[in-house]
Amino acid sequence: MEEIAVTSSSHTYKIVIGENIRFQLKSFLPKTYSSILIISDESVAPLYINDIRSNFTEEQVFQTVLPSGEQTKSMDTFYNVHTDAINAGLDRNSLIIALGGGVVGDLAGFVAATFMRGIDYIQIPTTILAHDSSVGGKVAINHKLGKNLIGSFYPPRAVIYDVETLQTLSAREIRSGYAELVKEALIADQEFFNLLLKTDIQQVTAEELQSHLSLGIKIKANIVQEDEMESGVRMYLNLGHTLGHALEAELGYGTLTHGEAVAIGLLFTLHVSENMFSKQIASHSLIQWLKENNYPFKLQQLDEHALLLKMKSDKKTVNSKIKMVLLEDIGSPVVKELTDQQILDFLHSFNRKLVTE
Ligand SMILES: NC(=O)c1ccc[n+]([C@@H]2O[C@H](COP(=O)([O-])OP(=O)(O)OC[C@H]3O[C@@H](n4cnc5c(N)ncnc54)[C@H](O)[C@@H]3O)[C@@H](O)[C@H]2O)c1
Ligand SMILES: O=C(O)C(=O)C[C@@H](O)[C@H](O)[C@H](O)COP(=O)(O)O
Ligand SMILES: [Zn+2]
Repeated sequence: MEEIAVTSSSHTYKIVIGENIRFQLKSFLPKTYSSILIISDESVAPLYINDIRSNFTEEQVFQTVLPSGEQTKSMDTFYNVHTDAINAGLDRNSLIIALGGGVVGDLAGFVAATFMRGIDYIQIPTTILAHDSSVGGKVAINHKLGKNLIGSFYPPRAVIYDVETLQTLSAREIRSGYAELVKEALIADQEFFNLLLKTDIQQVTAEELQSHLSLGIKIKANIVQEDEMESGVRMYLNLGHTLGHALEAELGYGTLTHGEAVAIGLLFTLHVSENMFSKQIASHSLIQWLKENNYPFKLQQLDEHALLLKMKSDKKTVNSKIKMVLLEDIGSPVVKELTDQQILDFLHSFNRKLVTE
């Protein structure tokens, strides 16, 4: 079992990574609670919700099980979960437990941030991707016009990552989660990037996976501790997301998984960076790896102007000027403002490059 502490502006919380720790939840909670609401989804609940409930024999425990998938991060679901919390009689001393991937984590965290102006919640991530979403306190729902446009910074009281739950993930979700690990490696750690590029992610052992997750989480935790509210270095965690989020919104939420969209966004970032800084960084090796691991990476027939418009709803945009996180090299991210024409030109040349791959 490994523990990593993260200090936020309101409190310090632990990320605990290990096998079977979903059965020891009480030992990781900061206090006792008057009641508990577990929020999960239709794929995760049948697998793990009873394990979570078995930790609480004395408390009143309620549960809300949501449809699986990105469309659940909506205003309607957010409102309905608040209704469930009110009907269950939750009070300011209640706890919300987010049991699931990033969708459940982001939504449940935002409910916790807003219910009675904020109550405690913990994250129990069950996807590889959620090593990222469960840490750092970004909680949100989507708007049709853009990803995560309605949300808050609201750190959890604990993150309990039982890696045993990852054994039931599909090949697609393994792929999706590894995209954010590649992102963290590109931001901060050449050696980690090299290691990932040697990895066949569908054959990874439990030990290797846990070690990759631990490396990724440490990169994320260090950044969010330094810049919780994203006024500086936290923007680096958005590598690949300016295009990634635009693709998710433009194609319709859930068409690509978040990680699939980020993977394309990372390739685009490398394409722009290599052109702007006139050097090879890693686009060739990344494209090979994405192919070997069956990532979808063609932009299809997407309208470049429509993508540009969606890219403008990125939270890094100020005065309608798009800012992208680029790489001067692996481990050396920078934030650069690009003109609309530059974005259109890069989208066009990127599209042409992908067609020949
Ligand atoms: N807050 C942040 O900092 C942050 C960071 C990264 C991503 N995100 C958000 O996270 C979301 C994506 O998260 P995700 O990829 O975990 O998606 P997800 O929550 O939709 O989970 C993916 C799929 O796997 C299923 N699933 C989850 N755990 C499972 C398990 N153990 N076994 C079998 N099936 C399981 C889910 O039901 C779902 O169908 C996006 O909305 C993204 O914007 C947020
Ligand atoms: O934690 C962060 O900061 C990130 O940017 C992590 C991203 O992987 C994540 O997808 C996040 O939700 C994106 O944030 P947003 O502010 O662009 O919505
Ligand atoms: Zn992301």
